[in-house]
Amino acid sequence: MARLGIHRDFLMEFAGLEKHVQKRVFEVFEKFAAATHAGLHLEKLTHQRDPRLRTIRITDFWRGVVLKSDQGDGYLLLKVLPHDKANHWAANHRASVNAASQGIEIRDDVALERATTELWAATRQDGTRLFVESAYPDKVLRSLGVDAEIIPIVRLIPDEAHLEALHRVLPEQQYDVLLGLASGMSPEAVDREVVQVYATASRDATDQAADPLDAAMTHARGRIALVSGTEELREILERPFDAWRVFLHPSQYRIAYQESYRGPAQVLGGPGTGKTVVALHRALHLARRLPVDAPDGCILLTTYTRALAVELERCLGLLIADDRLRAKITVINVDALAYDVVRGTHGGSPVKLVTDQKEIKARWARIIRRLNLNFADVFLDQEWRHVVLAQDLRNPEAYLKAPRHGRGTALPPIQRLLAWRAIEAFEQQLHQLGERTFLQICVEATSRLTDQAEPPFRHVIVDEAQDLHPAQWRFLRALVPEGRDDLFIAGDAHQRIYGNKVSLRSLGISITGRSHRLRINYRTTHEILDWASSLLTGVPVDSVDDDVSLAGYRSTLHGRHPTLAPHPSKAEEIAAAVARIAEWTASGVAPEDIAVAVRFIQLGRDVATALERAGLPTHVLGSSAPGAGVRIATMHRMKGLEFRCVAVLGVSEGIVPMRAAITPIDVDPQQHQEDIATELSLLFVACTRAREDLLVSCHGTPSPFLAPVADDGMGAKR
Ligand SMILES: Nc1ncnc2c1ncn2[C@@H]1O[C@H](COP(=O)(O)OP(=O)(O)OP(=O)(O)O)[C@@H](O)[C@H]1O
Repeated sequence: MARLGIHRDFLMEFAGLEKHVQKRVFEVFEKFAAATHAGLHLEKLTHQRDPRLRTIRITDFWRGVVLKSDQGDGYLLLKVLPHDKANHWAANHRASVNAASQGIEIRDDVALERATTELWAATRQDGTRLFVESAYPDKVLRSLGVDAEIIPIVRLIPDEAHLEALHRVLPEQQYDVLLGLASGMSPEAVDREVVQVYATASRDATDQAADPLDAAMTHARGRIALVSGTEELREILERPFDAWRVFLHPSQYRIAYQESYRGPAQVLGGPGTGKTVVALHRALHLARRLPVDAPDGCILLTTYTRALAVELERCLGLLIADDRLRAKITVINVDALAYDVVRGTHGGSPVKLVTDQKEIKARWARIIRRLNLNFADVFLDQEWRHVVLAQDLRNPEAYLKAPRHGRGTALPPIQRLLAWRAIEAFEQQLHQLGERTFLQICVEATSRLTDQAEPPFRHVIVDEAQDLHPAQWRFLRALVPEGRDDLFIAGDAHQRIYGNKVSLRSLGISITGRSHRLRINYRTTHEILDWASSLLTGVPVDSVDDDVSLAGYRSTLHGRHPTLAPHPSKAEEIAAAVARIAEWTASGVAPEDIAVAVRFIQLGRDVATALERAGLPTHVLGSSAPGAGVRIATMHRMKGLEFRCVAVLGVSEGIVPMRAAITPIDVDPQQHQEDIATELSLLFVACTRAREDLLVSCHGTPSPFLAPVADDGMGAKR
């Protein structure tokens, strides 16, 4: 049987084809996956750089480009293009094997020649060079897989902007190596983080191929998927938009499919770098490794909110076709699972919950009045959640001794005892009413689990981990026995939007030596990522457990620069947003691929009314069963989602940051700062949901958060 590889670019082009052409593509290439002598219909060109590149007729208009190995029966599907373009592409390109990773690389010789001429012209007067020989000798570049033909071009590159411009022209891995060096990584670090990642990801592939190109196909993980038969081919081609199922970047693959971790492991990374994708693949890997007698549901895939759990469940369904494997994985958000545990211990009867933050604050206020105390309601509520529940303090002695990390107001012993009286009164009141908050549910569920002989899960995978509270972490810890592959954690501290700061180490979860970072953004264009990142510039951000900066994240996609639009009034802002959304739909973007993000849902409802009036259907997320139309959601609700175009509206002073969400500075200066940082992260999260185009607007005085990007659309920087 033929060895068949599908290149990622092939799938991307296939995704854009009309249904009947897609069907023809499948019929044509089905033969390669099923038959011997499949190459009979391949055509050679008369003048071409690489005689192994052939074309094949799909329809009168479309042709495929296939790389055929010399000796073996291996085929690599590279492109589907209109007739002339396919011939042109096949004539100009060439396949080679990377000397460092042994993976296949496809290069455009003609474009490389053109780029060399242009670089010569651009750099003639100016002697600046990014890669001078004294700093990067040929030997070093060659050891990293930059080959003899590319090195002379590399020597001409004056700066990072020119390097980025060569992104589409340079062989992919060589580009990654150069980008790593340009961003300040040492050659050793590039070798470790780029070259070895490409190389080791494929070392485990069974590689008995006779032909060097056949072998190189197995060494190009992330760009080439090997298909073992017609069914697998159909499976990939049926869902071309979900490339993440098949084309994991080597750095993602290495983390997701590491055979086993000795203890808790973590994947970090900026927005859109594929943390969720890695978490999903890890779940698949762990399910495959379970012993045959493992019970169904023994792997937990969990996250912060119910909506995110629904999305994880949907994606898991796309990734795992085998029902038997799929059944091994339970998907549920942390609070809902804790609730189920507690409810189970109450003989299955419902447990009364208090979730309304306004009601909670009002209760604190009443207790303060009753006990005649001098605390603010918000202060006591935070003290209870961030100190007492966070450390599971159960008596005044423990509270008196407890550290109060993250709290900005000193509390002498007398004051602590008074605070404790209020906390006790608050808890008593909840108890008398038979009510609990979700955090209390987590505390109670943890106690129930520690009483049980055996934890309920074998592996726990956590997505959006940055938002979890210590009480939720303790619950997660109790769900799985300590040991190999117990916890797998995905998160990004820049996207913390619920104000929970946690030191995993202090909770007995040590990820030392098992923390990995992803750096390539697959969702957002370079322009959007840069713009959104500059909102955060200057704000210190801690990671889930250690320090990180935003530097080093990058996107390979390019597009329109985000628009920042200030308006005199709310009505004008809404009218302008409706006009932009109409432009998006007129250019072919489906309404479901457009989202409007707002801090308060009321503004969202106003926008929805205006859109409906303009004939554009809308759907407020979370309001009812998913329907057609432009998605309208709060910024919180946007977490974990993505859309082709996003409009973030109402980014005005007093709204973003939301005044009511900020602890007054005199109540707690540290908490005040943290609340502001959380609100900024929220804006960052909303902006980074956009794949192709982003509009950010405001009315009245712009939000102070927009100051770093104000030059873009609001005249002078404030
Ligand atoms: N290897 C890949 N190939 C193609 N697409 C990918 C790949 N990895 C991730 N993606 C796509 O990139 C987008 C972002 O992925 P994902 O949601 O996993 O990122 P994330 O790091 O969890 O993002 P965030 O933290 O912003 O929620 C998704 O559309 C996903 O399908």
